[in-house]
Amino acid sequence: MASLQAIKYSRGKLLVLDQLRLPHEHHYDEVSTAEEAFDCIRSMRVRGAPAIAIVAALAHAVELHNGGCTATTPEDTIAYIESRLDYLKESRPTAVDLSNAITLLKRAARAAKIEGLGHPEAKEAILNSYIEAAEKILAKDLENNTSIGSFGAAWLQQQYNATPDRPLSVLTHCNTGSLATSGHGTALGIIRTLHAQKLLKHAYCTETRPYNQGSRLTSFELVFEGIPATLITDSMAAALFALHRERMNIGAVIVGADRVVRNGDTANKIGTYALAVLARHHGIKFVVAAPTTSIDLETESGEGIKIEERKPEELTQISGAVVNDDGTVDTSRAARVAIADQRIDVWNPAFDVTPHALIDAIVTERGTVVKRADGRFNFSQVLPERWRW
Ligand SMILES: CSC[C@H]1O[C@H](OP(=O)(O)O)[C@H](O)[C@@H]1O
Repeated sequence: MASLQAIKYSRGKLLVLDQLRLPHEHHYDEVSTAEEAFDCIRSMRVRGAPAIAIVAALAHAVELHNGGCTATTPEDTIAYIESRLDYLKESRPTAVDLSNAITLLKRAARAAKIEGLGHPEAKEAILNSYIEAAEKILAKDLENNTSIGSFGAAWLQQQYNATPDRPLSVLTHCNTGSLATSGHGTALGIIRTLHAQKLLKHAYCTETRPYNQGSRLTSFELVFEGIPATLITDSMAAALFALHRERMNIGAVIVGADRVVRNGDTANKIGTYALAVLARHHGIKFVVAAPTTSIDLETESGEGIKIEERKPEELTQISGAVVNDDGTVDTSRAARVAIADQRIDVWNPAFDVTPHALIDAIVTERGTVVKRADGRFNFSQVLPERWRW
């Protein structure tokens, strides 16, 4: 049964949809330890900045709930939790949601109400404080996404005076929907909300080479939701804007974010920067959708963002369901094929950085941020001092 739920959780059990098998196969992996979570994230069976943070947080919660911590003293219990979180932080370095969640979870473990360090219930109090904080991350993410959807749709409606009689078309990159979050999505969440409000004419999604989050995941989500959509290759965006901007009323490129830094520079899936340049050239708004968990105020500009590089095989090989001679797809059979000379050198950065100058708006769950007169973003309205990580 097809599902858009990337993560299924109940206390003591975590199931994660294996996105490497999508869209043809729906298989959930049980993830119960930090090691299993690390591999699930590193291999991109689960991906998407918020989903990565949620799986890491909850896998360790399951581990703790099921007796994985053998420490006895409060100090050793906290040390164990912190060591596992530091290990998980290394699974993927660019998206900041994971490190922000780890900061929050460490704080929760240390803030456990301990009557006395020698109190027999001290360890239990620490474990419960961690588990409750991890569960809140899951619950808050869905709330964030529906709020981002509302703010983003309202901003675009206002920018273009969009109505059901004059709806907007938008283009999105990568996958930022239910398969990258706990549900609804960020950039794709805005598209869902525009569609629900009858303000969406058409959605275009890019293939998003080399991992194909767009063709494998976003296409699946858009078809699943019955949203009018067209898949294009990354290289077709320029021609789409040049030839169909007016006719399709393409008003915005809406993308997600892995890390928005203090000046608004944004790291996102490779190919995002090119779309920002094209959008600016064609007078199309470029909108980043990101929960405040994806904002990193410690880093001043995009130059400070570590860009993950991944293995060559993700570009020189591809997997999919077998297509029979009659053209039907046999979803029970998968195959992996080489699509390049395996001896060629490959450069495979998973992300690029879009300068804030090319970004028209950054939509968060606490409101839409636009640049001030000095051309800089200021996030204090959505991330006041007291809410900083
Ligand atoms: C709301 S997902 C944000 C972000 O994460 C994706 O990267 P990946 O698929 O490599 O985890 C993509 O960059 C999305 O825009």
